[in-house]
Amino acid sequence: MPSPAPAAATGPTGTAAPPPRAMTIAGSDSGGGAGIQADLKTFNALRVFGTSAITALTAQNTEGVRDVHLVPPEMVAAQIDAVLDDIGTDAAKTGMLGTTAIVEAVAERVRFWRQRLGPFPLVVDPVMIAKSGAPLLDEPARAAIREHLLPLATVVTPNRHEAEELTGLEIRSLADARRAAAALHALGPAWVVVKGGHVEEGSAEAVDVVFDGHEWHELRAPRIATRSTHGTGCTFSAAITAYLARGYPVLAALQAAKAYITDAIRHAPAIGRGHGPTSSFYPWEPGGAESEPEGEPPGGGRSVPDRGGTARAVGGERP
Ligand SMILES: Nc1ncnc2c1ncn2[C@@H]1O[C@H](COP(=O)(O)OP(=O)(O)O)[C@@H](O)[C@H]1O
Ligand SMILES: Cc1ncc(COP(=O)(O)O)c(N)n1
Repeated sequence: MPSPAPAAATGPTGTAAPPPRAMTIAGSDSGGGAGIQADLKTFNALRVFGTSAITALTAQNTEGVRDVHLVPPEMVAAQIDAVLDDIGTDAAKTGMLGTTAIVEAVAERVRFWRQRLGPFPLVVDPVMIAKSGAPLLDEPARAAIREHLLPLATVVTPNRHEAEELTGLEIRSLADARRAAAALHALGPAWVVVKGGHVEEGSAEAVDVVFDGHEWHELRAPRIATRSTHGTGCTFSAAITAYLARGYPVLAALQAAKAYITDAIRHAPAIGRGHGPTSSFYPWEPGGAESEPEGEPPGGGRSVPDRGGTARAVGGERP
């Protein structure tokens, strides 16, 4: 039998329809529960093709961070360029960035590639400290996130501590979280989500406060009593990014991501001696697809102009 003709030397090599694409710019967690690893697993579970630019290696497990090795900013930029030049992306997210130089390099490349490719959505998860207590962003880089990255963000997803650091406000209640969300919105992101994992921790629900500059929303879900919360913020922001890549309007992406993270926490596997990871793959477990809406996303899917269309939906770079 003649062997099949070799693939052409140029052009796409696959034959299946291209899936939505999402890129994560974040640190590696050797323990697999947070960072790049959590992001790529989440993209995969939500049927989005994931790409990555690694900002740092961490020697980490469920008990803590043992060591951090930062990637030179030029190498972070080179990874972003290599991916976006060839593969492109339908959405991107940032996680652990480490230093001012890396924050600045990422912001510069996002601005550059948005001009080339069109204004793809960017989710900024302003990671500062690991749950285990290790710093993942140095002190001066907090100002760089405020100055350079927040103005580019379609969605910013600080937890309680990060929202306090970025605004200087103390957050003890949902009312405080709302005040912080308004202050963060003034720094430039189109949408702000102040996550409630660490707000009113004794309450029956984990409530995230959402503000788009005009309207207030809340993402509510039962609070699950568990130690398996390593990487919840990474998984949540990756799910938002995946749903944005699939064309969901922002609020629908936030709601779908909240359902996903809640189920991922609920189905967490027993792994490690410390704060264990969540389950990114529960949609594939028997009966596990309950929070994964099937069919066309709300608003009509990838063709909706909302995906990259309006400044408010995509965010950042105000005139
Ligand atoms: N114990 C929990 N039960 C249910 N949802 C939770 C729990 N802890 C956190 N969440 C949710 O997980 C998401 C990530 O929040 P959070 O843990 O505050 O982020 P981070 O990992 O950045 O500290 C949010 O939607 C939050 O409400
Ligand atoms: C590489 C990397 N990125 C992000 C986090 C935050 O996750 P968590 O707050 O759950 O420790 C982490 N621990 N490691």
